[in-house]
Amino acid sequence: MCDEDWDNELATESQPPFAHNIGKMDNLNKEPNNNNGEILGRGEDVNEESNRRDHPSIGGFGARRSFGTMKDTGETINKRNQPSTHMFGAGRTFGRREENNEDSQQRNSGFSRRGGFGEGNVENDERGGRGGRGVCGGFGQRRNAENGDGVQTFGNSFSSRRGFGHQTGGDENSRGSGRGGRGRGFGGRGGYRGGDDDFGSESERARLKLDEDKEGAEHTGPKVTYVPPPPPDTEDAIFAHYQTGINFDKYDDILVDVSGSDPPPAILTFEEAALCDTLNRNIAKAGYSKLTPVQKYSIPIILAGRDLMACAQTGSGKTAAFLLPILAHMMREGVAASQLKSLQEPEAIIVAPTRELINQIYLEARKFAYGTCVRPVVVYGGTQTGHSIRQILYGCNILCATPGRLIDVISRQKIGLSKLKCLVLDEADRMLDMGFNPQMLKLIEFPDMPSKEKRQTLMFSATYPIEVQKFAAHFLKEDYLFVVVGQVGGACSDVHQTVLQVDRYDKKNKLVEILQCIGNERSLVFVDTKKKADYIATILCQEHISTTSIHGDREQREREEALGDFRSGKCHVLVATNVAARGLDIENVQHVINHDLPREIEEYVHRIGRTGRCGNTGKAISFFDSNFDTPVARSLVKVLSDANQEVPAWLEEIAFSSHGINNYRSGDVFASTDARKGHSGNRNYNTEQYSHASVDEETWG
Ligand SMILES: Nc1ncnc2c1ncn2[C@@H]1O[C@H](COP(=O)(O)OP(=O)(O)OP(=O)(O)O)[C@@H](O)[C@H]1O
Repeated sequence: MCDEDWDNELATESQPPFAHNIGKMDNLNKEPNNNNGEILGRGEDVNEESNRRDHPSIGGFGARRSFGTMKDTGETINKRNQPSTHMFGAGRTFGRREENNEDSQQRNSGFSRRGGFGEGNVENDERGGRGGRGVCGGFGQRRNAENGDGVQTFGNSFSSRRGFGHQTGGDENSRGSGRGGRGRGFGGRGGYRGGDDDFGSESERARLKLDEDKEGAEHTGPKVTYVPPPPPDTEDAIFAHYQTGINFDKYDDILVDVSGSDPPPAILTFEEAALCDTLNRNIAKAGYSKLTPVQKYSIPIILAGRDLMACAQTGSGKTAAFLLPILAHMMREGVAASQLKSLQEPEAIIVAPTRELINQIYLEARKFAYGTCVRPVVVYGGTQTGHSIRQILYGCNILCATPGRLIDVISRQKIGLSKLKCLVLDEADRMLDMGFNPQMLKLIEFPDMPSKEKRQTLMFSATYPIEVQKFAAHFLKEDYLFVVVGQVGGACSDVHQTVLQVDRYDKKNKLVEILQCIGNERSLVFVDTKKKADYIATILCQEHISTTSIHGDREQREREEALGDFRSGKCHVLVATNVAARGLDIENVQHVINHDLPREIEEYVHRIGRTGRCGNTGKAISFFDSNFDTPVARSLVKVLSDANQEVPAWLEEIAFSSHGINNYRSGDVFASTDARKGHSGNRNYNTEQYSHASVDEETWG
């Protein structure tokens, strides 16, 4: 399985020979930061004001000049005001755009007014996909940079893998097909010029810029230019949260197993963790009053400096279980406050498999670090490398990254590992499966990466196939602790699961029927391929169900807009591939529908875990086509029955027929506990033997 982050990050982010243009733009992009770089000792309670300064990404991306402003015209489709729904009709991409209304100006404040949409009428543009549908993400024809006039000139179309007529989002550069003048390369989107007078000498800035130029010139290939908008930085936005559900207290009834030698005792309350005042305040503002089981056990283990592999059901608070003790350590030991340096040396690195997930983790880190001098930074694929580098160079105590971008910034010597104390693998089984293990191995083999004996390594997931557990030994100290809340790989018991036998040709109608019946409740529909995601989204839009889609062939801007529209309720249906299966914490997702079942039962567990989170209830409906899904039948029966769900007789029959049994991947899903206890035998494990891999069509990142 190839990793999309890698595809995009390492193949498409390198810069073309005309990188001097990029340098010019980058020169506009310096961030303000008033921090003078002093060390603030024991990291306690720096006031809010300075915290904001230390977080340029919190609303702080420069002094907000706009370049290449787009004019408003009657023909404009203002994407900012449009949910990323799938549009129909002529398949025309609309060009010029001006965001005159307050809302859109607000959203763009301090950020690019995005030029460069051009006026490409895709009907006349060879780069369009198959004729006439004008469908969102339509049918996946790639735009080809070579065909675009204006594109080569400015070097900025870059394999936008989009069908035509897609009305969602839009890469300012790749979309602006014909009229280079408006999108005018990088200037067209400009607008990050920071008021950088406050810190960093002219020569230091010049040196950093030269660094970027040089690095750019050393890489060839198309370049990703998307710069994600900074997240809202009001206290309300930072601490926005949803309510725990009626079953939150029932978490306490779940059995917890801790294996490994000499584990510290669990804590029962936040007070017992003896966190500093700022952290306690942030925890309260986040609406946390009670620990979840994974937090009760993991926090003291991490505070004691032990390595940990933790397994707990989806939506049960694993993110805070590692973030809080990491921050507590930093506050106790003191961290270096943000300082402009071309090489930053974070104390903690968190990796996660998808861009949206790592961004979410970053927002959680930002929330808990609020009011401290700890500066979390996020970098991920599909965004401009220069932007990632700038985020880093203004200070980085906790780096949240997707694997590809992480390796990239380390290789570019923007991130040094010598001060690294803690490495976290979220969705650890995914991070260690065949798709990512080369990158993870590369990460731990960087010369300045502290050995596993010298760093703390933490792994979190809801699923841990036994093979993955064994592979994890490469990363963990021998005496690591393994915490299992409930059963390894178990589905969240707050999700009501239904499996329907549906032939592939009937799936479409059944889906429409169900969604029409559901009405406006927020629903996540999983399909097995990227093209199908767009196809199904189109069908649903035709049925007047407001739908958007997320998958690996969409540009990052589109992915983020789709997610934003789903979160905000502009679209109440999101059609997704496995790229949205893990980790995403979206309020009030009431239904998950598996239009296509995944090949691996772990992905099923993660997918349905997008609903029923944090003690809330949810529903999952899965279409089972016996021509395709028989291999997963037995695992499915096991997951259903372990979660006390009804198992249809027909499914049981299929599962225990010879076909079902033959395809059952025994032993790797339902480890009831620690692989060190001898489950599936005690075979020695090495990388060559390792074969657990995702086989879904979607690539990651
Ligand atoms: N102690 C707590 N009290 C209240 N809410 C909490 C608590 N811990 C976590 N939450 C909230 O519960 C939700 C789910 O948490 P989180 O995303 O960390 O779950 P997870 O276990 O990592 O899920 P997944 O396996 O899907 O990644 C989040 O909105 C989070 O803010």
